[in-house]
Amino acid sequence: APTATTNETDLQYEYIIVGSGAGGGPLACRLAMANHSVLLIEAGNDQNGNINISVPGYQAVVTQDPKLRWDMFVNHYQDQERAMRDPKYTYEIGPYEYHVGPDPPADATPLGILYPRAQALGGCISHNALIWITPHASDWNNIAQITGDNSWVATNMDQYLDKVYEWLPTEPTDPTILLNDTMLTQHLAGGAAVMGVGPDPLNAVTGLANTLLNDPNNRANPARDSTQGFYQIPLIMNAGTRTAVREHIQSTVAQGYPLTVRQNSFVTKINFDTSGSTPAATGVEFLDGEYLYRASPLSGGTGTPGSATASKEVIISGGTYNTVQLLKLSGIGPADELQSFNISTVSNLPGVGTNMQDRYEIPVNVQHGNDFNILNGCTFDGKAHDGCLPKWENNPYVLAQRGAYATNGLAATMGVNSKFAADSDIDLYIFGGPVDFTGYFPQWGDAAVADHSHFSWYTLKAHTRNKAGTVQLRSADPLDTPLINFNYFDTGTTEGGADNLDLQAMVQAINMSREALSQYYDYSILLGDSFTEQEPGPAVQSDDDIGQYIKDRAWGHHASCSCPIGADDDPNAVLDSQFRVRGVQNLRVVDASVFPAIPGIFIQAPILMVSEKAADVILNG
Ligand SMILES: Cc1cc2nc3c(=O)[nH]c(=O)nc-3n(C[C@H](O)[C@H](O)[C@H](O)COP(=O)(O)OP(=O)(O)OC[C@H]3O[C@@H](n4cnc5c(N)ncnc54)[C@H](O)[C@@H]3O)c2cc1C
Repeated sequence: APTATTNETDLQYEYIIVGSGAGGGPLACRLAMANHSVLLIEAGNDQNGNINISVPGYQAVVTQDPKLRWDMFVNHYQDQERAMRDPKYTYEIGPYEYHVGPDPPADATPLGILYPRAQALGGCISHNALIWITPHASDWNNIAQITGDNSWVATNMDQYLDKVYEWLPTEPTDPTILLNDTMLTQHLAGGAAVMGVGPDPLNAVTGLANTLLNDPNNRANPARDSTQGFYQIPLIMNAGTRTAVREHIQSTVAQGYPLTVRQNSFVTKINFDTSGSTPAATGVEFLDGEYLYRASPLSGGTGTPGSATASKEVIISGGTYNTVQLLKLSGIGPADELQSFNISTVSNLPGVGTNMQDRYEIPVNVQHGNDFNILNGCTFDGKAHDGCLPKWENNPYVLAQRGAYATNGLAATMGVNSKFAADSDIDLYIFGGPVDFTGYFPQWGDAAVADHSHFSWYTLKAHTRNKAGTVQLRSADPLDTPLINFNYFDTGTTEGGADNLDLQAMVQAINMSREALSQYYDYSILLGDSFTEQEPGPAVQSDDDIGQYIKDRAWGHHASCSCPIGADDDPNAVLDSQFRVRGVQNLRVVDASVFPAIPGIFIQAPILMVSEKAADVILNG
């Protein structure tokens, strides 16, 4: 493998970065490219040659792959009776064996809702759904306003997007792959019609092809953030192969920069020199070994202890859950919580593990009598009988020829500024795709593609107002998972009717999804057959009933904001505007947890931009 590893035990570097995902990976590369010696420590490994990662069409099945998956379970509601109204609610019936939904066996242990995470080179970027949507200007201007640090204004942040594009390829699904399936075309034309850009039925195929040229990230449009429409979806891929942080790290190592990647190594503690007036981070303790964290279905080992020192800085990029856990285990967090686990406090920061946000997501799913022919032969499992894999493998350079696996299956979206948005920014994306997607539960990926006759309009609500999520220690054992509570809707932020505004935007999205399904029939010239709605189902019609369906079943997958940047006088601010952990020296956090408010519509783009900004701040002050 091109990724350098080392098994030395006397490890001294200028910078140590924990976690090689969206936050840590690009930062490690930039520091090394500036000729600083960098140790990048990653719990997972390189997974070189694992096609589950590289085939975009495997974006669901890759989250089930035991070689990189971490099964984290979260609570949407602390009232368990209420939480169990969600048919995705999961129980443990044996080690890494699960029962999903009502009527669990008597001795089953309630777990909550699955929240997929990856341990791998590239972190969750190596198993995510590839969707590339850049943030809104307001996301950055908000940070500048809160902190008074004008380097965060959107016009300045744009340079970091350029930096990301130096190494990140993005491209939309080739429209011809979609348009070969006329039933799919018929659905997408229905969605475009809701947004006022429905093609003439007689020219539905070519008309839709033109619509799909709309780039939702178009930087040439000054009103881009608030321009509603029907859009193509750019993906982090190169000619139909997932290409992102993992490849960037590999190529930085291969070019000979002083970047050392220590894979299969789990950091358990940050070390501090407490002899001065302010504690200073000096390095980390780790356990070497594959699959040590108990979220991994392959866990069981205890690992070999080791440590490394950083002459300049330690940077934590473990992600929204793990960064919080590691900070707390190292004495940084709310003093009372630390005390209850006999952890001595290094910096009493009550905000660590609070303020957590996510989006809300919800589908409308229908089933046809006929199959979508784009999926003919696709088994989505990479086995010998997978009829769609050879087409992807045998046409490596021509996107249009690679077929259904050269897309994540969610190729187009309505972009909507809902009636309940706080400002003019787009706050709803409503995607259409030939899948049966109802959210995350064990083996959700198999269920999503178990047949080829389902279609979903699936909504993602951006700029959600709920900030009531928490990450708390379960125990002082670093290999245990933390306790994660999102406190959804009325159990979370309710100030100014916040919960209801988010809910009503979601109700609007379900109504628009249904409108798209009814517009489908205006394009019957394309000969798609009729369908039956399965979720929410014909019985769920009133806004109240739709609202209850949303409260019971919504989910999220952009957890963030659990170690927020904030103003100097904000007692809950964990970081200053330069990513520095308050109350200590030589320690920063750079990942999804740093945002004071959840940014944009999708989160990997803002995290990668933050990673590039952090490199600039560290290198140039
Ligand atoms: C199923 C799914 C689909 C998604 N799809 C999209 C999408 O289409 N578009 C989008 O924009 N976003 C998507 N996301 C979200 C996005 O991928 C994540 O938000 C993003 O990767 C988070 O970046 P991060 O750097 O905070 O953490 P991560 O990417 O999770 O990286 C953290 C890394 O740190 C490592 N680590 C953690 N703790 C330790 C430790 N103690 N020691 C050593 N290593 C450690 C982990 O192994 C991991 O590799 C998706 C997420 C999921 C779960």
